[in-house]
Amino acid sequence: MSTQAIRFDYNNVMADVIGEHGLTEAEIEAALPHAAAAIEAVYAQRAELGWMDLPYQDTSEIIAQAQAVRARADTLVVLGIGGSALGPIATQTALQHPFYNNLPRELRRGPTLFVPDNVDPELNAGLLDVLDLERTVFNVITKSGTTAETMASFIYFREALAKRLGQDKLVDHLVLTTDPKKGALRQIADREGYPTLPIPASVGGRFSELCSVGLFPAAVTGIDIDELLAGAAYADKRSQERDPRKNPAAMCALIQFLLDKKGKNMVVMMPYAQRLRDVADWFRQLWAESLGKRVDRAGNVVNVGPTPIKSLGATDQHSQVQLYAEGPFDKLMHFLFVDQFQVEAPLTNAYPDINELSYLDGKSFSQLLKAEGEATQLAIAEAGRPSIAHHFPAVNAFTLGQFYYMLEMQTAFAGELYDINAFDQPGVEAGKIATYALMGREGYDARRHEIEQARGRSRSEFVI
Ligand SMILES: O=P(O)(O)OC[C@H]1O[C@H](O)[C@H](O)[C@@H](O)[C@@H]1O
Repeated sequence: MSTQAIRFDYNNVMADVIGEHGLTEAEIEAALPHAAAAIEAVYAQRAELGWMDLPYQDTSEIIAQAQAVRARADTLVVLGIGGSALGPIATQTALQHPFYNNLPRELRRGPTLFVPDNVDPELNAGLLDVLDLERTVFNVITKSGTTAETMASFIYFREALAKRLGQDKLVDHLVLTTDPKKGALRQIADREGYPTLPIPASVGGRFSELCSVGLFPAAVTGIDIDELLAGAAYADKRSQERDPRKNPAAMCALIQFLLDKKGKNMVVMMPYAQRLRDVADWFRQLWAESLGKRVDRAGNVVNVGPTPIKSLGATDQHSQVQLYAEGPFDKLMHFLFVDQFQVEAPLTNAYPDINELSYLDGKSFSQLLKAEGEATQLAIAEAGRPSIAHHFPAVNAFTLGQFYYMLEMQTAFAGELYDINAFDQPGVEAGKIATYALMGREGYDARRHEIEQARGRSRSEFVI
């Protein structure tokens, strides 16, 4: 066992600790064969699941391109959405200074990083206001190479670059990360000669953080990407254990599956560390798109899927915890705890004469945050609500890579337990098609007509 291993404990899901809303030892025991079968089923598909091999990739091309960008840019802007933005954001938040972009250059490990992650006009026009385009590189990331939001962003910023610097300079300011063969962005890259990085064909968007999608922006900003992969490789080894009791990802998947069957169909991820805030956001996509499905593998309508919710300790103690402690018994919580923060931030003995404050004397932010996390988990357990605790020895590239991979494996195992395809997302297509119709894309006229007619029938609205 590595000293960098994340420890997860599920004491507080057990019925003998939290009462009737927990799981009994017998319930877990009875489900172990199902979990063992899920493990086998995932490994039987390993050849098609390219993300499972990412810990072992050769990173030299990514590092070489990152070095080249570091030499010519003060700012990197990532243009992507969904799986092409959430991972880069989560890694940056986890591993960099909390005010990274505001640090003086000599204290930063690399260029500043912006990931606008939306097509809001004010956001993107506003970003242009603060960029020095001469010293900015845009990394356009899209697996499909056609996503409307990303391609619109590419067109917008490419035009700004061309106007400001001239067409012939574009190749120095764009790096395109996309499918090696398919998609509009690949076609553009080939035609206009931009540097590119491949997203392997067998790596889907929400499982792409550990390929060029997440590794390139991380390497540009000075993160040790080989260490991220070393952590993921460690989690891979742990996930290969065929006995579910020895396999953290499988056990975690099983507990969530069993609790879902008992009505705990919401999963709250609540890190007690600012660094892990956006990991909860990344996890939301992973869990939601993978497990939220209409049909099972045999085509039966099942409409399954636990709802992932992101939360943050201690911040959301003052906004959400009332609901988690006393609302419906429909949630399982994941607490993410950190043993060792990079700084402690001590408090002085400022008001020894004021009774209500003297308990803070000589303590630190780190002590307060840890105490609040432990206290919240305890209070939630005493209110009869299940929770899992994930203890990070520290937040670093190794533990982050380990956690990403563990959650990906957990998701794959859960897909088998639910007997659904965890790797497609047919439910987002309808919205895309309607967007194309509304935007006047060729071939979508009939759909546009239907939408316009439906608008005409709208009755349930009024002006406040
Ligand atoms: O990387 P892209 O192909 O641009 O995809 C971006 C996102 O698009 C869709 O919304 C999919 O449901 C997501 O899984 C994906 O991450």
